[in-house]
Amino acid sequence: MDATLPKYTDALALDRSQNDVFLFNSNFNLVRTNGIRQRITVPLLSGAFHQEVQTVFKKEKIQGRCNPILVGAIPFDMNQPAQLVIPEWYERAKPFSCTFSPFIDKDFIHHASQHSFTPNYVDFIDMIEQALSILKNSSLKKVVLSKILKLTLDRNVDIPRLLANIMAQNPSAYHFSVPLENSVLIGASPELLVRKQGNNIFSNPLAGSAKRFRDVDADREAAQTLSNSVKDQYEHRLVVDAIHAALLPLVESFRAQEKPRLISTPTMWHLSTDIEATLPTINTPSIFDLIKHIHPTPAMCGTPTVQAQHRIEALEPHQRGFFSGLVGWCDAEGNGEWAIAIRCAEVSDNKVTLFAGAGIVPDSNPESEWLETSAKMRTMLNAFGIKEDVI
Ligand SMILES: C=C(O[C@@H]1C=C(C(=O)O)C=C[C@H]1O)C(=O)O
Repeated sequence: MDATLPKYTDALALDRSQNDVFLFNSNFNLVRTNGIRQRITVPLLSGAFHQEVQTVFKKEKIQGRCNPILVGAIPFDMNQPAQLVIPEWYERAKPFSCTFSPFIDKDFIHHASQHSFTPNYVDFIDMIEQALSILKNSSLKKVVLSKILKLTLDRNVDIPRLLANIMAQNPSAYHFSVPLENSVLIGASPELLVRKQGNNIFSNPLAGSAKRFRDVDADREAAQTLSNSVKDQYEHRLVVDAIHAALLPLVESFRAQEKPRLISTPTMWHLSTDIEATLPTINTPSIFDLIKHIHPTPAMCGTPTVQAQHRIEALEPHQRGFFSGLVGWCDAEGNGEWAIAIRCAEVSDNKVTLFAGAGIVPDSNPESEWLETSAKMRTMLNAFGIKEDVI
């Protein structure tokens, strides 16, 4: 076992008897919390949400907490209940800086005794073919479709150790571990929906992907092909344009790179755009107002949004729940950071569910989308130490 492992396991092991430890670690912030003082489960799109948030923050302030925070997860469908809490205890600190290490915990290797995809391969291909026919015959431009993988592991998962491996393998990701009702949502997302610091906001949408290779030349070629791919550039453009359109009524200024840049995770290449915007100083929208305007972007849903949402409901055989929703935190001053819940797993004892989606546009190929979604699951499979040939 590597010497850095205990440092990372400490990130979560505040008190192992508690199963409500929350962690969010980015390149900018580390937020850890423990315990639950109050819960907010009102859906974001409910008319009561804003009032509920104001009420809990006010209550906290009356009890002497000058800048309380709210942490948790928001589902893909913002009409569904959120899982937000005002914690008993919290710490905001400098981020944990992690150094890349492929697998730091040799004793952590898990074996999957059972696994099943929903939809399975045949149904997935059929789902994408149906989407391609809809794209041809309607005004839908893009729809993001996903699959889930359910695993039964040979033993219960030690969450702090899993997190330690996630951090070591994906040093520059948004690391998170969020307690849900009967499980933990844990992962290493590469994608930021929004960070708000005072009047400045940042977003970093990704769309357009290619699997990485161990062989350096093959890896470089995959990156080059992605960069030159008209299909992927189009898929990406739809996301940036949608965020621009959604933010325009709320912001004073908006800046986005003209062309996307290539970024890599240890398993994937992506097209990425950095977006910065400035909010007005009077009637400044809250971070939840921003989320309600931007989420779900066409990176998780499609274009036009509502049409894509309906297609996802009709075509996907599974419920997404918190997958492709948001994880993060915000404070009573309106600052906060929310990453997209991808490259993650829901873990309950030895039961694990993984999720991966891919943007479908008219030039998509069903087989390639199956391979791309499988490659995206590698982030979490690697964190469990599950070998290449298992799935
Ligand atoms: C939906 C996922 O990834 C999203 C879809 C991408 C794409 O279609 O190219 C790329 C990055 C993410 O925005 C996922 O990882 O599950």
